[in-house]
Amino acid sequence: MSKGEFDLIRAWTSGRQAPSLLRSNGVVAGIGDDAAVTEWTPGMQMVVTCDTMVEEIHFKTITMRDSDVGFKAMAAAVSDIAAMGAIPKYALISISQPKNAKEQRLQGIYDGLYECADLWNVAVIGGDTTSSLSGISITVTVIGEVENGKALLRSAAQTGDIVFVTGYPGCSSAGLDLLLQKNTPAEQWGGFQPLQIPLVQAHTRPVPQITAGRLLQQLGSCHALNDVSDGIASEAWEIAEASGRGVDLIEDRIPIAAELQAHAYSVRKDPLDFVLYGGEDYLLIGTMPADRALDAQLKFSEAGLSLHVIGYITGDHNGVRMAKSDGLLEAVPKRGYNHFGKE
Ligand SMILES: Nc1ncnc2c1ncn2[C@@H]1O[C@H](COP(=O)(O)OP(=O)(O)O)[C@@H](O)[C@H]1O
Ligand SMILES: Cc1ncc(C[n+]2csc(CCOP(=O)(O)OP(=O)(O)O)c2C)c(N)n1
Ligand SMILES: [Mg+2]
Ligand SMILES: [Mg+2]
Ligand SMILES: [Mg+2]
Repeated sequence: MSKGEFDLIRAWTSGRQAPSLLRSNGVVAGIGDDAAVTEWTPGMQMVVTCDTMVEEIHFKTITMRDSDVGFKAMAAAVSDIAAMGAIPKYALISISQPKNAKEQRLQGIYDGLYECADLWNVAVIGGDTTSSLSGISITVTVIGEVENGKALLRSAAQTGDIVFVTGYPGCSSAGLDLLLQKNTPAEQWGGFQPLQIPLVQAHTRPVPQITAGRLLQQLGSCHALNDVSDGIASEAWEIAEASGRGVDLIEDRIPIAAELQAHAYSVRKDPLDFVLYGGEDYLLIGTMPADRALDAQLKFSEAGLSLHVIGYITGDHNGVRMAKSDGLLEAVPKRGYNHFGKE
């Protein structure tokens, strides 16, 4: 590595965002001082989150191009702000990279980070850079805001609520399956069938559900909300446990994308395995009173978004069950992506 730390940071970040974006977000001092300084909005509360992506765990050169890695690192962190019904405003990016990392890789990662940040009006205001023994690791911290007392918590589900999801879950992990099957560097992919491309895109370029999260917050009817990073089963369990209620999912109501159906058929798996235990969809799963669902669906469709009712909240138990097509009620195991478990 020929350049020093400060030259690198300057090369990755300088002049990357429009001064108007920084100004409209109230950035007083951004990258370059000991810490960033920003204005604050009266009547709003701060919402803060961070997520990390580690080479070989969250991405490999055969699954994602460098710009995809950056885009997804920002999208995954912003997704947790969406899951609170909040507006993302600022991001800080911490990078660890091996001493011999190719400069071009980090440039690509920053291209993706800024592409996503610009799409969602997030001002990048700082970060940290260190060396690592092996592999690249990226942590994105996002700071946002929400109207006082109006954050949407996963503990707020009520008996009699329906459970919804804001899109077609399971596609990201089916895309990962395809990319791992291909086993060639991501730069040289090509050759995916038309039905496979949306799955690969769901994995490499997830769309954070900020618009959906804000709409849900503004409707005033949404109770619990969570984003889907570890699979529907895991997120439903989190809502059930935090709310002290049961989640009953209805198999026939779970939206299965045609592309997912086709992939599951070709690998002889149940598409529900991808939906329940796959993860990295970054959709929103939440609850609202049953009699508010139709209005919410209308508002979503007016905004070009989708809201699928997939189950309901019950006071009868404390876990997650699935009403199968044949009428049987089955327990859904608390399984999903687990960094330290066997699954
Ligand atoms: N190392 C840590 N130290 C303190 N809090 C943590 C740590 N890791 C995760 N958390 C907190 O635990 C909660 C769950 O984390 P996580 O499962 O990563 O959330 P999500 O899936 O929404 O990204 C969050 O409130 C997060 O801030
Ligand atoms: C090469 C590779 N193998 C496996 C996966 C699958 N995977 C890695 S982490 C993860 C779960 C989501 O990540 P996590 O850090 O748990 O996100 P959080 O819940 O904190 O938002 C999944 C499904 C992947 N993306 N890439
Ligand atoms: Mg996390
Ligand atoms: Mg989350
Ligand atoms: Mg997360």
